Amino acid sequence: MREFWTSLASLMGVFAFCQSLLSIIFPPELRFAIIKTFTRLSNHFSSYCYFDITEMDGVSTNELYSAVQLYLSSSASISGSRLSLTRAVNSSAITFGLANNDTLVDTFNGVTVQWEHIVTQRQSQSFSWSSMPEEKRGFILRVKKSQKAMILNSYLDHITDRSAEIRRKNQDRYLYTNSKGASLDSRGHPWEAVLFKHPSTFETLAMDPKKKSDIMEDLRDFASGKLFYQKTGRAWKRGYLLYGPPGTGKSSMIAAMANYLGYDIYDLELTEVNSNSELRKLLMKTSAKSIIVIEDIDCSINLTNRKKSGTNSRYDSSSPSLQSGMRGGRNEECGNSITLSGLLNFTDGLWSCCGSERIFVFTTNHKDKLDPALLRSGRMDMHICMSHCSLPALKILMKNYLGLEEGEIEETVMRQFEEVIEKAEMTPADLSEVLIRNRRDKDKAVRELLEELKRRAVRSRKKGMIPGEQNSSEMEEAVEEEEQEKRALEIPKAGSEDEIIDGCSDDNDGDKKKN
Ligand SMILES: Nc1ncnc2c1ncn2[C@@H]1O[C@H](COP(=O)(O)OP(=O)(O)OP(=O)(O)O)[C@@H](O)[C@H]1O
Ligand SMILES: [Mg+2]
Repeated sequence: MREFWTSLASLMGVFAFCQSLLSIIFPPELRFAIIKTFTRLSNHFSSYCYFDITEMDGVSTNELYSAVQLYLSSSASISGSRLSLTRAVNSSAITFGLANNDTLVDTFNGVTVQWEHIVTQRQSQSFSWSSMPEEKRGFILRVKKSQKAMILNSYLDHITDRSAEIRRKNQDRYLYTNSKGASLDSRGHPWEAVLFKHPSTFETLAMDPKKKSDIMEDLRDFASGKLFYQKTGRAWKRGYLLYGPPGTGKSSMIAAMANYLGYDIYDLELTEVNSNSELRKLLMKTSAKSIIVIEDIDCSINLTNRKKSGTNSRYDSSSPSLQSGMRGGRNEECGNSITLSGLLNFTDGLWSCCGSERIFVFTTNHKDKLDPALLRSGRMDMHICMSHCSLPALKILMKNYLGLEEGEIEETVMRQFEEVIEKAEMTPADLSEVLIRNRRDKDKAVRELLEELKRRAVRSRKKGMIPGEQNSSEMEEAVEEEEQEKRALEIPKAGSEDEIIDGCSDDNDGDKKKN
């Protein structure tokens, strides 16, 4: 080892001597020409070519440098032995990158390339108009000459796209609201933003696994469908209608969608918007890669009626809003001139192409009350029924709240759950309450859950509302009664008149209307 260091030191000494000799013998211009020729010659015989991507391009920053840095921080195909870890300001994600003066290898379309990160000290400048970083940083990309064209055509594009995606995912997402109508803030924005940190994900969402994976697949196809939408001449947008009784996870689903795609959410409060033109302004100020949500679309517009009745909008059955009969008409009684056609113009008409990659989600407890125009194919691409808790959904809840896997629950108990779960017609929200209450004692939680389900199943049977046994009006009455009970707890003295909730039973639930 000692010999190695001695010979290395002597080699460096020789190199330094040659350099100083060169600088003594030749003037600087000639010296520069000799080095250049030498480099050219060696490049000519080398089978590689090199690309420099420096951090600064003159005095401005080179965006490609940060794109490469971000890309290298996440590429699964990358192999390297030494990586540096970083966390950007305002980001919740930790990324890894190439340590200074280190190399790593990446593979793209079967081609292997090498990246080297070079950091050198910048020579101090006596005077500069702009402050430059003290270190000079850059990436050197080494590629086989034969693959140069491919790298220039597709690899760098791939890096730019991937880094944009990573940047979006790493950044915190925002929930925007138009609580002040369409009035603009000091920066000219009509939306107020808050950080969006909802923990709901598709993993935590309790619903039929097949339906869940269909939705996830649909979202993935949408997000990666730029070329498809271009090719087919369609605006790059997608509409989802989520319907079902309260507490079945419609809002949780929206949060899961946003978390899954890394999109922002615009929660559009239609009652705060006075006209179609205001609506247009608001929607034009939404960004791409976002989910525009209108909750409880069936009771979103008739503000005056709602105010008069003094009831909670969600449950106010007197609100005709976007229901049949209001289509395209001016809601003059309450001075609100938003029309369904105004809204549809945005989701479906010419305005729908303003801003790409946007998802519209409408939610309702009463799909049957919606104007058929809203349900027409092409408007809401997918109709998703969020229904009462099924056995697979119950298993997910038990896993989430108690950490219980399927095999850990006794078979006899599981069979009892299976027997009562459909008959009980409980929502995931109802069941979550029982689980939260007893989360410290798993056995007790399972026992109580079963008891509660049995109790509800018996109650349903007594009311003669087990699906298929009685007619729908009896069923509706019973559900209405149940809802009134629930709301009496939620909104004291609201005196709300409840609407019938169909529990999705009238709909065929594959009810996907994919286009
Ligand atoms: N499918 C579900 N999976 C997991 N948790 C759920 C689900 N449905 C409801 N919950 C739980 O119940 C709570 C209420 O659910 P959520 O607000 O999503 O229901 P909703 O369908 O939007 O109700 P509403 O019609 O009243 O708006 C959530 O915070 C969540 O904890
Ligand atoms: Mg909701």
